[in-house]
Amino acid sequence: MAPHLVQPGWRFWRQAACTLGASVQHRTWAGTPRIPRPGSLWGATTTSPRICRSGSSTSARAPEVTLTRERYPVRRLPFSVVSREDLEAFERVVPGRVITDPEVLEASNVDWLRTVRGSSAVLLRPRTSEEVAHILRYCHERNLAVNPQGGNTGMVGGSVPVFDEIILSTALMNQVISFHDLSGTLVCQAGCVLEELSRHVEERGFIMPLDLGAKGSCHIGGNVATNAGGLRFLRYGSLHGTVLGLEVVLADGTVLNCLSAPRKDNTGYDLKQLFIGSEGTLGVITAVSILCPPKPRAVNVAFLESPFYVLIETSGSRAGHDAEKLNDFLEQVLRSGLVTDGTVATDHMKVKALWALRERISEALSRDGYVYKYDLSLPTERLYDLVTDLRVRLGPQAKHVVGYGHLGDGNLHLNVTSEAFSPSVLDALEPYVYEWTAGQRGSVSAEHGLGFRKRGVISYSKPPEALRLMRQLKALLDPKGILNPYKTLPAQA
Ligand SMILES: O=C(O)CC[C@@H](O)C(=O)O
Ligand SMILES: [Zn+2]
Repeated sequence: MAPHLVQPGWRFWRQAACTLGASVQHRTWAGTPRIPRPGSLWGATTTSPRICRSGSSTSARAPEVTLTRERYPVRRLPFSVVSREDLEAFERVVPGRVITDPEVLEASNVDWLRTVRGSSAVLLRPRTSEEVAHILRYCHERNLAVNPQGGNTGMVGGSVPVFDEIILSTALMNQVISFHDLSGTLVCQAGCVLEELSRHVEERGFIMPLDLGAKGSCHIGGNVATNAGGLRFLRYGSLHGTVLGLEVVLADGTVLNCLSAPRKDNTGYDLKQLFIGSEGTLGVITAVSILCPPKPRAVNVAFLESPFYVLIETSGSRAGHDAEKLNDFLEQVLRSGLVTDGTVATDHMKVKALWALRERISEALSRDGYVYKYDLSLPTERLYDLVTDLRVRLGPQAKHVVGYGHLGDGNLHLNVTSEAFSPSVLDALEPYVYEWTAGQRGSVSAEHGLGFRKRGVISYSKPPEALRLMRQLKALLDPKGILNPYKTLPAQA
């Protein structure tokens, strides 16, 4: 039964918390959001979604994913093709960790959304940055293209090959190097899974500065390489602020060790920033030093209802004080009529259950068939206009047009679903969505990066001068273009 508020008061809201899950699944988010408060905003689909785990999916019943080179107009660049001698050379560098088994490779060639598919014939699993350096030095000399891969949970086809690039997996680079329990500085290898790092630092009284729905699979190196935003962005800021140092292996095998970074370091250009968000096109991140905030002693999650659903998390150090402030806010929004119903949770399991509903929207939508995904920064007051506009524009062509995201960050996740990929739905969406966003001076990729699928739209958000400088940087750091080719920057004519 859905919780109903007959009178304001957070005690009542707390009691209602456990009934919430059932109450949200059959509502549609519609109208303009009216609560410009910190937190994450989301809309439920009109169907009851079944949930699967994130990460690579290789369901036996799932239809074959079309090869990227067949679906998209993309030409293979003149890289060498992996030979028997190359495999033997790799075997000497990472013995027993050169994978050529087609079944194992299948999961690494396809993105978890099952929208793009490469045809790599080899996957390498180094354990150390020295091994990565050896591999890259060799590939650089041989002109072999390399696709760095973390947890393969990206949204824009950046983590899988387009053609036959060698997949360089960070899966075995999963060691915590150190944790300083006074400063909260964590140093770890790039392949550590975010959820495991969270557990590690929480046991020591800290939390990771980022949290994502894909935390059970994504690697910290991939998070940094894509400058992942996620659910704590509003509170703790971007990885450009929380990453203190990086170790990166450059395309020619040079190891750039900028890992041991003190909190303040103003010596020259801040090189690590170049690699944060570069999607593996400028270097392979092999280790990360990151600042973890102290674990908050009091966490409250409020979930307010209809016609929009808003999840607000507060975290602080004094439970009584925080509850009082939240209660004041809730009374105010109820009195003003902005909010009609809701619930508050403080219990850890209930907090987790509420967040799980928000975190799993993406996976739930993928059950519809094909999902056209847009990750837009827009002025908060216009955040939902595009959703209502597209419902009219697409009509019955779309199964669902859903808007959710991170309201406090001005970040809309616009997801349009159809039974299967349809060029006519795509034509109705693009370039319309990008032009609309550029018209608002927004960003066509707020937090997911450009990868393969969005690289052609960078110009909607960046001027030609910026793009030229990016190309120059790429040429400087990776003159042969072997690192994650066909990603981030548009193809050159
Ligand atoms: O699937 C999406 O479009 C968004 C995924 C993720 O960034 C989220 O906020 O849930
Ligand atoms: Zn998001």
